[in-house]
Amino acid sequence: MHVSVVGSGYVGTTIAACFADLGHEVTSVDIDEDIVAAVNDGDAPIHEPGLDPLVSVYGGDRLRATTDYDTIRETDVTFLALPTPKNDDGSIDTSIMEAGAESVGEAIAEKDGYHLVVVKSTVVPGTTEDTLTPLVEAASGKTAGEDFGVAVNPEFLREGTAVDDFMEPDKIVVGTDGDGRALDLLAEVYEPLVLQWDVPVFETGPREAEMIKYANNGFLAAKVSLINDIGNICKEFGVDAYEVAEAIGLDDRIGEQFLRSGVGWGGSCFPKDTSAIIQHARDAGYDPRMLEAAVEVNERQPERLLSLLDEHVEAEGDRIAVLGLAFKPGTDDIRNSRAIPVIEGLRERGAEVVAYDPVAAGEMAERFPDIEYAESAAAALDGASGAVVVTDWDEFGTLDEEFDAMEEAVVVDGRRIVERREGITYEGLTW
Ligand SMILES: NC(=O)C1=CN([C@@H]2O[C@H](COP(=O)(O)OP(=O)(O)OC[C@H]3O[C@@H](n4cnc5c(N)ncnc54)[C@H](O)[C@@H]3O)[C@@H](O)[C@H]2O)C=CC1
Ligand SMILES: O=C(O)[C@H]1O[C@H](OP(=O)(O)OP(=O)(O)OC[C@H]2O[C@@H](n3ccc(=O)[nH]c3=O)[C@H](O)[C@@H]2O)[C@H](O)[C@@H](O)[C@@H]1O
Repeated sequence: MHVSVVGSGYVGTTIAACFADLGHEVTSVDIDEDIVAAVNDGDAPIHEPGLDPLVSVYGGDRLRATTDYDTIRETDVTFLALPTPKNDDGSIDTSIMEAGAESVGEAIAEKDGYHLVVVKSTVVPGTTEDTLTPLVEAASGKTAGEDFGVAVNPEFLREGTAVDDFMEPDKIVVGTDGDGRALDLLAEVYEPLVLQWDVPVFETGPREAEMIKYANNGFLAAKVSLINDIGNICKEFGVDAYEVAEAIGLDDRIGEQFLRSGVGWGGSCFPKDTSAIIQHARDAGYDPRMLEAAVEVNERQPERLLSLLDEHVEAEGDRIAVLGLAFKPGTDDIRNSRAIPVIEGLRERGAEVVAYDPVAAGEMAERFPDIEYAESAAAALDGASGAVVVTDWDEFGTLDEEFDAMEEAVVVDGRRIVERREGITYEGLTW
């Protein structure tokens, strides 16, 4: 099957490379010429474990990238994996999706035969039916459900484990208005996965599919905020929130995942998706109190981390090490990383900030060009009067004598990764 993927970012590149690996011919369309050149040269444009090997095998071969939308006419199905950022008021900004839908419409205007357009991006309920489908219709002069089909197929992969998550998903959600051709084409696209892993395919309507994505992310974000809330209580009473989490996680109704309390959730999706669905609900007249509280708890965690540092260190004029800049390990993505409010808070206190991350320092240097970036955790800790741990990179778990080179070995751990030991003044955020 010939598949096209519009947008070659975290999701687009991952799914394009994986589709190629599943045996499909793939055309990837992006407006960024550097990204297109990288993919054709066999280089993944983003840092994602397992992606480089796939792009190096298929890039420029079974996976071809281009800036030319017209190429999608030659394909059977087009996945839209374009960004859906937020507006200043927190609501979803669908303008890039709208532009993409129009371009796809123009491209298939001349096509004979059926084409399937699949909304992979995260969009609030109603977006596909009310906005995107009419735009494809207007630009193509064709009728949805007759000349072309539209499906909503949200993506649940996580950064850092994107390839594995995509290749072995818990579920595949397909939202259509019952168009059999759309369902058949998507079944063919995903057949290798479904057969290999016996993946449940959840068929539903387009709005339901859109909402499932927000419910999934909202639930997970709220789960982390709830364990953070519980963790903050634990800290007040000298209780170890990780022991509490381990025990409650044994209850199948709770489950052991997403119970790691600490400095909170960041990334490109939980923050923008909770915000978008909250705003969408408010616009409809409903005040989503639980999700609002999840966001509020999350916003407070970085300041709680810094308050713990304040208890031990006068940050003003002191060298303070920030360990970890990516929003989670395994990625160079710093979007909404908790490191951002932490660095801001340290600078407000007049600290001399020295930061280290194995892969994300370059990204953070664009945001904070005037702080120091160390080549290693050891170099960041050397001479520092305090250290805060923001990302749970494995390598931080092996740090030991590096702390002895600190001016004062004060460590505030926001991710439960550093080993507590004698000689270190150690504060866990929720333990
Ligand atoms: N990042 C993630 O882990 C996940 C993201 N999602 C959703 O997937 C969507 C895409 O997210 P990301 O891949 O993170 O975005 P991204 O920002 O990493 O990548 C978007 C790509 O689209 C390209 N682009 C922008 N405008 C374009 C246009 N008009 N035509 C063609 N290409 C264009 C950009 O150059 C960029 O390469 C969002 O809706 C997001 O919420 C869903 C699941 C996971
Ligand atoms: O829509 C999306 O983009 C994606 O958002 C999340 O994936 P992602 O943001 O890549 O990463 P997660 O592993 O979910 O972590 C998100 C944040 O929560 C934090 N987190 C996670 C788990 C936990 O127990 N504690 C915790 O603080 C992480 O450190 C990170 O900052 C979802 O897990 C994916 O299913 C979804 O597809």
